[in-house]
Amino acid sequence: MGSEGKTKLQTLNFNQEDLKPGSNSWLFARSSVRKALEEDGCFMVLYDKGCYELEKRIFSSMKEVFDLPTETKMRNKYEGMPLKGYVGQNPRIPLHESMGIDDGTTLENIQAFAQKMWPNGNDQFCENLFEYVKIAEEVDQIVARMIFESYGLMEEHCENFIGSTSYLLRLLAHKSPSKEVEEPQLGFVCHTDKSFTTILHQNHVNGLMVETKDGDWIHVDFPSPNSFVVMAGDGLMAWSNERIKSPNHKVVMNNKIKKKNETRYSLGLFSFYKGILQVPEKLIDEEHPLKYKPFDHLALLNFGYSVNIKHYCGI
Ligand SMILES: O=C(O)CCC(=O)C(=O)O
Ligand SMILES: [Fe+2]
Repeated sequence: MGSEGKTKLQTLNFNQEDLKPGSNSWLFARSSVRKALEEDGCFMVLYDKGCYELEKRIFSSMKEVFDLPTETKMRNKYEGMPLKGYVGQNPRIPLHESMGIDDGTTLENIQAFAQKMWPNGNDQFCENLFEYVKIAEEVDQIVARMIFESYGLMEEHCENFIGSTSYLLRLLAHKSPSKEVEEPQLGFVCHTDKSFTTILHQNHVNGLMVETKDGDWIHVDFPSPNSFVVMAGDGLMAWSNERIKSPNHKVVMNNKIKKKNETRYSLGLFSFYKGILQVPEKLIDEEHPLKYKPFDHLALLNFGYSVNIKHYCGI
């Protein structure tokens, strides 16, 4: 802690038109990705692809779905996938609501979700969500390629990884505390993600806080509609043999600053490797002795937030 502690996430720019593998801007961004992940486990990325134009549509769709009656939202059931079911009306985190879409980067699964919410479907919702999720998936895959390359891993290794990735899309809403409440209120409990990486995006209402290695808490400000947070999950922490740590984070809603009753809508795209993840040989050396046994990444989801990945597959 202390005055010299970090107050901002590192911001990287993926907007250059020439961000093609092998170009100078790619190599520069690649080393920045590795550095930011090793230092903070998290960074902000600016990625232009259509987001300005999409922004209004995506968050009007988010409002539309969360404005549905609770019974309707509860039709999105857990079905064995812990991040999928509807969460809401929980007295411990009364401001929080969320629901997930398994394999949420496919139009088919987005449509199946919409069918549950609106029996006659909702084409506009599906179009907006699908357009958004493809952009987030692109960001995730650029990051994955950069991580693999920056550790000197062969392209086949990375392509195999990306080909076996499954994405869980989670839609979240955090209400603002009522006007009488002066103190900031917990929107979502402190945790680390179980994913390999998570891509987060939100509307203009801030609330995300990320803990640094020094124990400082950063209030994350998403500066523009084209900003995304990239966060390392426990899967990446174990796979990288702890070169990268998954940071603690939480959502805290505060009325004091804006005094407006605005809901914070956010979208989390969580990547999971469908299979056994193991630390690549290249990432094991004297300085970094093997810390994790090979593990079934998706099965990690069956453990609650209270279970540390070390208990699951730590050595
Ligand atoms: O709403 C957010 O920005 C963060 C949500 C989150 O941390 C999660 O769903 O794991
Ligand atoms: Fe999270």
